[in-house]
Amino acid sequence: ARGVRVHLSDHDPAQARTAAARGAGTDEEPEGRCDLVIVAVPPAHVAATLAEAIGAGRGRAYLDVASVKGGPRRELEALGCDLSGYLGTHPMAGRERSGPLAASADLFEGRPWVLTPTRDTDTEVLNIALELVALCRAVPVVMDADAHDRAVALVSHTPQLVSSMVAARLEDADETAVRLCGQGIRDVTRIAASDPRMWLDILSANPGPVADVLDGLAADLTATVRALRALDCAGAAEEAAAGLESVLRRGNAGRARVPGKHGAAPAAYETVTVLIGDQPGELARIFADAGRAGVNIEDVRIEHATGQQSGLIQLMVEPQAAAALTAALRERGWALRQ
Ligand SMILES: NC(=O)c1ccc[n+]([C@@H]2O[C@H](COP(=O)([O-])OP(=O)(O)OC[C@H]3O[C@@H](n4cnc5c(N)ncnc54)[C@H](O)[C@@H]3O)[C@@H](O)[C@H]2O)c1
Ligand SMILES: O=C(O)C(=O)C[C@]1(C(=O)O)C=C[C@@H](O)C=C1
Repeated sequence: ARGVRVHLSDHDPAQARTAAARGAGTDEEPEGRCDLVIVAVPPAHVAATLAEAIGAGRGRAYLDVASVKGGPRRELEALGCDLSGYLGTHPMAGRERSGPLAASADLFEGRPWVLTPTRDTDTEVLNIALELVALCRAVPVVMDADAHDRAVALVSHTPQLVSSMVAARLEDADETAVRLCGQGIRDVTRIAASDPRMWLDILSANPGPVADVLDGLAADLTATVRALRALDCAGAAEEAAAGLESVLRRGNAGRARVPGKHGAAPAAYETVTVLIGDQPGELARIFADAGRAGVNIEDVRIEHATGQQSGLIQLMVEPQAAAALTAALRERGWALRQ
């Protein structure tokens, strides 16, 4: 969308093909060297993938977007790579769903994008990364790799574990209780739907800082359990209530420090819903038809109808593009739904 030619490569070619069909670039090999190689693979594969790309001289500059920064850099150093053309980065935006169907064009808008240059990083590489961040309308934040890892232990990795632990309580819960789930538990457990293998990789690359944050949380948990049990005890109830109130108030204070999304207000998209057959190539075909109509698909959701060979696909687009997309898809014979 910003006029940059993007070549997509994945060890599973179907992923690159789907991303290309959604308008993310082409899955054809580039002819020569690229200006910038971006490695977006699970953290455990980042160093090997970068080492291969650097060794083959695939680009003038290299960066990764892994959620941890210290480990991959140390692995690269151990592999003996020339790291002057490499910059470790981390866009602080993501989804609990994986793969190209979960991608959204405005994901990075207004979000911090951490860059971790060292004394050895070429200025040209840092400039290229800054240009990428600007093109994605994100906000660059320069940090040391280990400071980054301690920060994300607090604001990302521990929240993921806590969300998973709260959601885990529901696994064997009574159906009558689960039926009552409201917005509160939905908010707290959204990221519990994340890919466990990806998170095992992330946590394995940042164990110490996450354990440190969890130690503090465990102390609050222990004190809270004690306070709850003491609420019924004559003589201890007042102190217990004060302890409970204190943890809730500290929560208010912490929550008040969470910055809002900078920049643009959250995008409001219009949804075009289409019934698609459950057969290979249907998604690629619909994305190609949208592309031909000049419409950018901002987000996608798929509902599989149980027991049927079809599903509903929701295409989210800018409000002004919805009518054109509806007309183009209808003309090409797609079954549109309200
Ligand atoms: N999802 C998030 O919220 C988020 C946010 C910021 C950064 N990140 C980081 O981005 C990276 C990718 O995460 P994602 O959420 O896009 O995952 P994803 O599962 O959507 O995509 C990873 C892709 O890498 C491919 N892959 C795996 N090993 C490979 C290899 N050796 N060579 C080539 N391709 C390979 C997979 O087939 C898959 O298509 C991770 O390092 C993650 O830490 C994720
Ligand atoms: O919001 C989500 O779904 C995320 O997974 C986003 C989130 C985060 O914790 O903020 C998760 C991991 C990434 O490294 C960066 C962003």
